[in-house]
Amino acid sequence: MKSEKYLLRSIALELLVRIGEQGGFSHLAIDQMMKKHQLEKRDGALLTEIVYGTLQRKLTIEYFLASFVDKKKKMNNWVKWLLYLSIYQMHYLEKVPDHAIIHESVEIAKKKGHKGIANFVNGVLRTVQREGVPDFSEIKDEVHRLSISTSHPLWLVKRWVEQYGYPVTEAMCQANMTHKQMTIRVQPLKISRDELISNLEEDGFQLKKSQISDQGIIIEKGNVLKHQSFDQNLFTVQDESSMLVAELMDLTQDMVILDACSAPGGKTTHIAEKIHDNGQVYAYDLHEKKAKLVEKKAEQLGLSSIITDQSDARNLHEKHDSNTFDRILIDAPCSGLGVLKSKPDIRYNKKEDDIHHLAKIQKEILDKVSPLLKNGGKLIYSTCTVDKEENEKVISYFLGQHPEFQIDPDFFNQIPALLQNKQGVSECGMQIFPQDLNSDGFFITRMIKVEK
Ligand SMILES: C[S@@+](CC[C@H](N)C(=O)[O-])C[C@H]1O[C@@H](n2cnc3c(N)ncnc32)[C@H](O)[C@@H]1O
Repeated sequence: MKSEKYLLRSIALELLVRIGEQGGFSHLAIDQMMKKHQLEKRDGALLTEIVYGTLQRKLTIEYFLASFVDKKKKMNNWVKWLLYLSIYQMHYLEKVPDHAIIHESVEIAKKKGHKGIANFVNGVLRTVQREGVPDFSEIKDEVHRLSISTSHPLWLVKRWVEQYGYPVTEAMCQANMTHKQMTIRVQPLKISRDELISNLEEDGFQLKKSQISDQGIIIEKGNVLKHQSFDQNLFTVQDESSMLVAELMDLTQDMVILDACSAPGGKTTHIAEKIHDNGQVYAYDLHEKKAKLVEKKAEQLGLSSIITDQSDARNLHEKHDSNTFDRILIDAPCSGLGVLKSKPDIRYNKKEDDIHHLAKIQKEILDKVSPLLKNGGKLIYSTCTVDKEENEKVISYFLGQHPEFQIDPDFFNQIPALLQNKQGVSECGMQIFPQDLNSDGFFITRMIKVEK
């Protein structure tokens, strides 16, 4: 009879092969698999750990494996992933003894393949067990070593070192290998932060107030998604860096605001909360389905100032006149290199060409949307990526093309104290690195339109 752990590893393998081919690591995919196979909660935690950890450390494990398997050896994709997930558990997880991992991996290989594959898997894993994995000090070049030891592609590490220098890059790569803290944003029109904190504390949660947003709460212990306040939509889950965007929009009630790339609506709803639901927030997204997500989120949080529709941001001049909005947010489509803690597979799927392509779209969106801002109005540009081509260079380009805009000098005074002296602050705005707050990497800037 097969053990529960055998089933768990088979499911982990199925997920890894799928994510390896198609990308898109998500807790949702793991939850669906858990439901399908009726797994218990503690098995779900181990499943997540194996899938997430193996993906996160893929390049490191590939490097380990290269010492034990001839480069020319042809392997089925699933055999490769089976070896990766086994080595991940043997090297990084202490809970399960090596012999049990090897035994079950060999069983899976037998069932999915044949005896020859099972013998091969057995041979490789027993050698790993006997000899241990190679040391990173064998890699002489420090950039290459950082790439392998923290499982980031070499092109990306080289690019970051060129842009930000080695120490910042090293801290960023290390930070990307840590677990992200969970943060939530209170819906202040329904409950105050203090009241929600005291309710949660009474139920055994450990929490801290965010210093980034007065609506933010850092969850140190406990699963808030299982708490009744989540079902009551008293809060929404949001990263602290992401919360900072609306915080830095200099919002007041009765404003007319455009959120040009809004789905799934984290920032749109935050904006509506900050203006006390008094005013109008026009929220668009390129994809109809995604625009509907914003509508749903607004409904859940009980916010009526949000008007959603589908549109390419570059065509919004067909729907709105020039000089219409007090504030415009462009939370641009980007390479997502700031969110590697929660989406470990992004780093392997993104290419440098994607960055060039995205920077072109970001510039087009800024060019086309900016005339819709009123004189004296403020234009906020943000991305969840760490790359100068999509951030500082996009802004320099835009300011060069649009002399009627300048960086809002007040922006820098409003940056929270925690981030004031960080390396990412430049004349173009603020790059938050993932190591700065234990949050996502983000770029945020604010420009003001002055009459010329
Ligand atoms: C970074 S996400 C926005 C996240 C959102 N602001 C939030 O806080 O939940 C970028 C969004 O831009 C949308 N998008 C991509 N290209 C677009 C375009 N040309 N016009 C409008 N939206 C676009 C994507 O579908 C995606 O939902």
